[in-house]
Amino acid sequence: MNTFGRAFRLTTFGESHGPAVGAVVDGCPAGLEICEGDIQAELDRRRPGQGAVTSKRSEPDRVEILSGVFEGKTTGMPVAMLVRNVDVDSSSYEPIKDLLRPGHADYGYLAKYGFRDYRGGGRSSGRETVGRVMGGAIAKKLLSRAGIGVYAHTVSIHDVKAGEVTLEDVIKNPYTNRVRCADLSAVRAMEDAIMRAKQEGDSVGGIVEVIATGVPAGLGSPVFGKLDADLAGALMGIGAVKGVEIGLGFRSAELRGSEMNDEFYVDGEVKTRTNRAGGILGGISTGMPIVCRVAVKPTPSISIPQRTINVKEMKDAIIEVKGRHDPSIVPRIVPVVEAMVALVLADHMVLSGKMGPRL
Ligand SMILES: Cc1cc2nc3c(=O)[nH]c(=O)nc-3n(C[C@H](O)[C@H](O)[C@H](O)COP(=O)(O)O)c2cc1C
Ligand SMILES: C=C(O[C@@H]1CC(C(=O)O)=C[C@@H](OP(=O)(O)O)[C@H]1O)C(=O)O
Repeated sequence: MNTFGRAFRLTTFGESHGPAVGAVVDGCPAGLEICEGDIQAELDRRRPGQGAVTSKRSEPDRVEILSGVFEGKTTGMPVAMLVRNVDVDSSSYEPIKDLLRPGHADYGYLAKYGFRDYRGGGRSSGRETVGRVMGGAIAKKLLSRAGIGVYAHTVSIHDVKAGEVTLEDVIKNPYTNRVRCADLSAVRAMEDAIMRAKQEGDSVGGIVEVIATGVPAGLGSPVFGKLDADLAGALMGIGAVKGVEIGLGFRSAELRGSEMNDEFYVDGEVKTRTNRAGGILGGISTGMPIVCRVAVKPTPSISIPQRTINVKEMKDAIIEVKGRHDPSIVPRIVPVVEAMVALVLADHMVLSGKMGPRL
């Protein structure tokens, strides 16, 4: 499946080592002011080649809007966006084209399709997230019209944990450092953890949290199409995400009901005194901030020798993955996590009729 969403739909296309990657957004209401600069700002947060903690591949990721925008506003027609790949180098993939990279998508693709684009992982490359971020940029702009904001930040990298941060810290600080951590005192230790792994030819993972503010109560469905189920699917659908929790998530299993339930009160509107549920009950938003966390695994492509197989000769082999890889996917994934949450919320806003065919 290359299409996501039911009412606000995103289709992405393109391979990491092909000529371009792109996206088509269908179902965006007409009249939304949007320009290439809005999309570029989000792409600039995602692109590789920004310092030692990310892949050295140097992509400017310049967006061209091809359709669906006229005189600075969406027309209600499909918005097609293109980014050309300019720093493609497949040389490090040639020697391993018949070897399966442990932890990457190589074997799954081969088992399903019978052959695969071995150059940079093709569609399984993290580069595919360019399309998600372009779609997410439009979703974010649409949501801002309804007073909804989406903010992600790094909670931990490997064994280095950020301290407690406030929502204001997250809104203010997430992009002032390369690891995108709102606890600025933890940034150096997080970068060091990534650099230590990189120097040893290894990689590290971590946890990213995303918060959506201003989401009205009543988004989502009670049985199928639950908002929490859609968010979990969207976040789990990002490469390298191995766990998703909403509110206290897995930590809720250790609590009693009295420790988990959020008590209600009235403050002009219905609110809860705590937000352990993460802003969703019964599949429907409560009006409290929506809070999700994702567990990001360590980057699979590492240069430490590993045992694998040569699928052409069907015999054992040793692989050392060279090339330009992220020593940690965590700093790269923060804008992608925001994009996926924005896409789900925009989809539900349009689905629920809170946003019509025109603004
Ligand atoms: C933004 C982003 C950047 C990534 N960078 C790399 C990378 O440099 N090298 C790598 O091996 N995997 C990288 N990945 C992870 C792989 O794409 C992913 O692990 C692979 O597709 C297998 O999917 P799975 O881990 O979800 O099973 C990245 C993922 C994302 C989302
Ligand atoms: C190019 C990007 O990230 C890439 C994600 C990736 C992977 O295997 O997922 C492998 C590396 O690239 P290549 O395909 O050239 O080996 C990363 O640089 C990007 O995010 O724009």
